[in-house]
Amino acid sequence: MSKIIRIGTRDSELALWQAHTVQHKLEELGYDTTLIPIKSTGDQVLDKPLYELGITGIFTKTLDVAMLKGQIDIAVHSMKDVPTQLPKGIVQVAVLERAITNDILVHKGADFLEAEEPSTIATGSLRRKAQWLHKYPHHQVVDLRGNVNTRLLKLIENDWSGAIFAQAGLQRIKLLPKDALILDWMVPAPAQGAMVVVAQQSDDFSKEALHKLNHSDSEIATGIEREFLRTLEGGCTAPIGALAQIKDQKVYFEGVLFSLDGKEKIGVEKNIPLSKAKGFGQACAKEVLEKGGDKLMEALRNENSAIH
Ligand SMILES: NCc1[nH]cc(CCC(=O)O)c1CC(=O)O
Repeated sequence: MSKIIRIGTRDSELALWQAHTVQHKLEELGYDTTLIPIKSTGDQVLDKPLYELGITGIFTKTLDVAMLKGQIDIAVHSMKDVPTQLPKGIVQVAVLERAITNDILVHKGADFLEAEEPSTIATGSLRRKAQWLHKYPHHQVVDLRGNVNTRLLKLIENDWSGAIFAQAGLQRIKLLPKDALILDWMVPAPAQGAMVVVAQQSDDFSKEALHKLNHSDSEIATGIEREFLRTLEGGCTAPIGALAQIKDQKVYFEGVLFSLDGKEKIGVEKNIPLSKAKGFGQACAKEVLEKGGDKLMEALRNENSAIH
């Protein structure tokens, strides 16, 4: 019996590139597929309130709803945008081999980094803002929202010195400027640079197809980072960075938690044999909580509820 796998995706250039990549891989394996781009705005009516289903991620919600309504079979996401708790009935099936994980600065001349005068950097990410201010306390960070293309345009239109992006995202849509500066000191978002494919728990056909796309080391590394995030109860907008790297049967982990102004930093750096990786993300998070991270998280939750 042949069945067409309907691949749901957001309709930004980056999301479409990612969905096409999954589509090609499935077609190479002999599966028939079709791409269903879905606008991530607009209200969708369900018989149950969204919070009852555990749907929270602003980027992933629309696709979750489409899947639960039976309009798509699988969905492709940037893994860092996916809440650590998936909605009921939806499961993670494949993590593709991860791309480069780091953040980069797109700038208009990097001399300002050495200068003592204040400069302005743009980012919509609290994690990037806190880490930037930690390193450059005399700079100012302004908010920047929108998809990658929109953010690059806004950088050109404004007199900011630079804006921060995930290198993987810019590379995928071939918009990475040659002179962009790699921020090797900045700890990336949990699962940055990784793509994940989800399906319905009950959909054995799609799950079997997707299992073949899973890259084990990438699944383990992103799993540790997301477990670290989940244990801190950080959600996708907290100033939390985490990176697990697997080399020679060992996992090297770095996790950080910052205050919003970047002044406070609580970090952990550890390694462990790959065979003992289970529970490692949680153990690292507990260490951060014990070092004062619990108080910092509480302060963040209070500040955040004041903002929203
Ligand atoms: N939050 C938006 C987002 N989600 C995934 C990526 C890039 C690709 C990736 O990190 O996997 C981006 C853009 C960015 O952070 O600059």
